[in-house]
Amino acid sequence: MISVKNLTKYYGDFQALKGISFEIKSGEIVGILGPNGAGKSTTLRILTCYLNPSDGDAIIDGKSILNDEINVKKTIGYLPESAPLYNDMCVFDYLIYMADIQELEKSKLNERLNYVVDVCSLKEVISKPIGELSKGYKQRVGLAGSMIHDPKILILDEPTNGLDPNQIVEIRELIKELGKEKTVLVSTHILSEVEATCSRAIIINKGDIIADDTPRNLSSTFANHNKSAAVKMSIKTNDNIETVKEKLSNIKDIYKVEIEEYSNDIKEISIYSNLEEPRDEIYRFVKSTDWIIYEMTKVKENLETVFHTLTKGDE
Ligand SMILES: Nc1ncnc2c1ncn2[C@@H]1O[C@H](COP(=O)(O)OP(=O)(O)OP(=O)(O)O)[C@@H](O)[C@H]1O
Repeated sequence: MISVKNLTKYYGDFQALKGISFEIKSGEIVGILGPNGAGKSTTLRILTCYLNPSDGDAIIDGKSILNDEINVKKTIGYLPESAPLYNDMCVFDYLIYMADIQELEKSKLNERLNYVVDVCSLKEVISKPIGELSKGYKQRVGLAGSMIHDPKILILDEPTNGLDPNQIVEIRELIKELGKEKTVLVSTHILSEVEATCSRAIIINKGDIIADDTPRNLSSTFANHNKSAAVKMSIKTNDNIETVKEKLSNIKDIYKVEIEEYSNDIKEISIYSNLEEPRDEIYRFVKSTDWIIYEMTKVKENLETVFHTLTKGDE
C-alpha cells in the first residue's frame, strides 16, 4: 500500500532524511516514533506531497509521489500536526468545505457526512463554531475533515498532541476504530499509544530508521541490554496532575512521567527511569508526602524504555 524507497531530504546543507526505506501493507496501523527533530513530520509531508524529496520515491497505492500528486492526495487523508481549522466556521460547514476541496462527488456527500460525524462522534457539536470546541473535539473535527473523501490511507501527524489524558484515550480508540477500514500511519511521542493501537513501530532518529518491528518484538529484542525501567504506580492524592508530574519528575534519574488516567484523587502514572530498579527512590519520595500508594509495579521492558535506550543522548 505504501512503499518508501531511499527517501532523502536536504534543507539547504542539512540532511533531515538519510535515505529511508520501508513498506506498509494494506490494513496495517503503523506508528512512526522519534525524538524532536528526528524527521517524522518531514517524512509525512513528503508522503502527502506537501514537500518534495531531494532523492528517492514513495509509491502510494500504486501512484508515485514524484509524478502523480493529485491522485496520491486523493488516496490519502492527512491530518497535519496543527490542523488548519477555521474557528468561525461551524463543524457542518467545515466538513462541506473539506468535501468541496477534495472534490467529493455530490451523490456521495450525505453518506460520507453521516459516516464521519458518526465515527468521530460529532453529532452534538455539528452546528457549533469550531473555535468554541475543546481541543479533543477540534482534533475529531480535523480527523473527520481529513477523511471526508473516503481515502484508503490515513496519515496523522501527532494527533494526540496537546490533549489531556482522557482525550488521548478517546482519540486512541478512534484511531483503532478507523484502522479497521483504513491503512494508518501515525506519528506520536506517546509510546503507550503505539503499544495500544499499532501493529508495528518504525523508530526514526536523526533522519535514519533505527528499528522497525512489532512493539512486542522490539521490547523483547532489547530485553537483555536495556538498563532503564518503567514503573506503573497508582496513588491517591489531592494534588493536581501537573503538581504530581512535576514532583515525580524531580526524583533523581527519572526522565519522563506520564499521567495515564485520573479520576478525582486517584492517579494512574507511568514513571520512566535510567535505573534498573527505580522503586527505591520513588518510595522514599512518596514517604515524604501525604500521598497514598495503591499500587507500584516495575515493568522491565516496554517500548518507552527501548526508545529511550536507542535514542539516548540525542534528545
Ligand atoms: N523548513 C525547514 N528548514 C530547515 N530545516 C528544517 C525545516 N523543517 C524541518 N527542518 C529540520 O529538519 C529536521 C527534522 O524535522 P522534522 O520536523 O521532520 O522532525 P520531527 O521528527 O517531526 O520533529 P518534531 O517531533 O519536533 O515535530 C529538524 O532538525 C528540523 O529542524
